[in-house]
Order: sequence, then structure tokens, then C-alpha cells
Amino acid sequence: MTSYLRSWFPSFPTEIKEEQPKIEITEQADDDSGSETEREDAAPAFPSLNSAQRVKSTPTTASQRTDAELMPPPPLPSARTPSFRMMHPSSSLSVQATTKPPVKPKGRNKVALAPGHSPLDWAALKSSGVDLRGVPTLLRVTPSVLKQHRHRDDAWTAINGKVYNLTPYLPFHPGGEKELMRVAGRDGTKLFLLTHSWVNVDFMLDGSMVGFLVPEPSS
Ligand code: HEM
Repeated sequence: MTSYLRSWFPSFPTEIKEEQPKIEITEQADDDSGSETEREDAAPAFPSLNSAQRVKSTPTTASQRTDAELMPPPPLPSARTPSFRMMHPSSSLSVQATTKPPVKPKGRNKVALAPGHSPLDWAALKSSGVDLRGVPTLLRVTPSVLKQHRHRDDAWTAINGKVYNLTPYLPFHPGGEKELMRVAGRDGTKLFLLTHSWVNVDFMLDGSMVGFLVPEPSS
């Protein structure tokens, strides 16, 4: 029996460790003392007593062990403890999972711009020195004059009191030409702000400003 235990627990009892190189001799001694039946029933040592595997797996001191041997493996994902979010669902630190798809603001639809008409291309065109106004000086534009400029090749609009020539910007507008043409020939401030109040129109269209919107002269 002792030999059987030793075959499974080579470090038990401790003095066996010192005798490890002579383990076969010890086993032999036991066999001699045991009965015939005992010898037949004895389970074969696995791994075998002098195997490299057994020697490697029984380091004598902690410093000889590798990190992997000293640390238990991490738990499986399913066995992990509940996350902070699960334990504190009402905490402001928790990120609430949502099954709802992101809501797209109504009426906002970006179009695919033709090659060479990205926002960067517009910025490059603005700073190229090309005339985007189509007028020699800034004008005072009345609503009736503004109304005359409502066609694709000559489209003006007024935003926040400033009048812009939309025609050069049409193919660059991320919302598409059709949407932009809705404000051609009229004051587009309301629709512009409804659609994208965050867009800096002053900056976007500074190069194509034609003047200021003024009231009709009183007769
Ligand atoms: C008049 C001057 C206008 C300028 C300078 C302008 C400029 C822009 C810019 C820079 C964007 C991109 C915004 C972003 O990526 O967040 C945009 C998007 C858009 N614009 Fe305009 N826009 C103008 C007028 C209008 C008007 C009058 C409409 C008409 C309804 C309109 C409809 C849209 C739409 C639908 C988008 C797509 C928004 C999106 O889904 O991101 N825009 N516009």
C-alpha cells in the first residue's frame, strides 16, 4: 500500500524525496515484503516512477516552479463573477446595454458626393482664388431680387441676413443638390437651422457671399 501511495504522491512521505533516485530499489523492497496477491493488485505507477514528466512536476522548492504552476488558471468567461454593471445597474458608471438601433434624425440623409467634391475639395476650391461670388462687389439684395436667382445655374439664398451664391456649392453639399435647391431664391434661414444648425454657414460659404438681405424699399 505504501508503495502504491508513493507511486501517486512521490513527495509523501518527505524522506522518499531523498530516495527518489533509488525509488525502484524501494519499490523492489516493498514487493519483496508484500504477498503475491498484493503485487498483482498494485496499480502501475502513472506516470512511471522515473519518467521525466514526474520529475518535472515535483519541484522541491517554490522558486523552482513556473508562474503557470503557481497561479491557478483564470475562470472561464461564463464562470466569472458578475460585472460592476450587473451588480450596480442604477450606477451612473454603468453602461446600459441597448437593443434599439441608433435613431437617425428625421429628414437627414447624406448623399454620395461625386469624386472630387468632398468637403476637403470644397475647402481647396474656396482657397484657390477662383471667383465663387459671380458679382464684382457685395450687394444689398431685396427679397424680390433674391427671387430671381432660383435656378440651378444661378441660385442664391439668404441665411441669417447674408446672401450666398449656392451654385458652386451645389455638387459639394453633403445633403445633395435637391435639398439645397429648396432654399434657392428665398430666405433659407429657417430650413437651414432646422436641418443642421451646427453647420457654420459663414465659414462654409464665405467665398461665395454676394451681399446682404435688405427689405424692399418702401414706395
Ligand atoms: C444653405 C447652405 C447650406 C450649407 C452650407 C449646408 C452644408 C451642409 C453640410 C456641411 C453638411 C454636412 C453636415 C454634417 O456632416 O454633419 C450638410 C448636410 C446636409 N444638409 Fe445641408 N447645407 C445647407 C443647406 C441645406 C438646406 C437648405 C437643406 C435642406 C433641407 C440641407 C440639407 C442637408 C441634409 C439633409 C444633410 C445631410 C445631413 C446628414 O445626414 O448628415 N442643407 N449640409
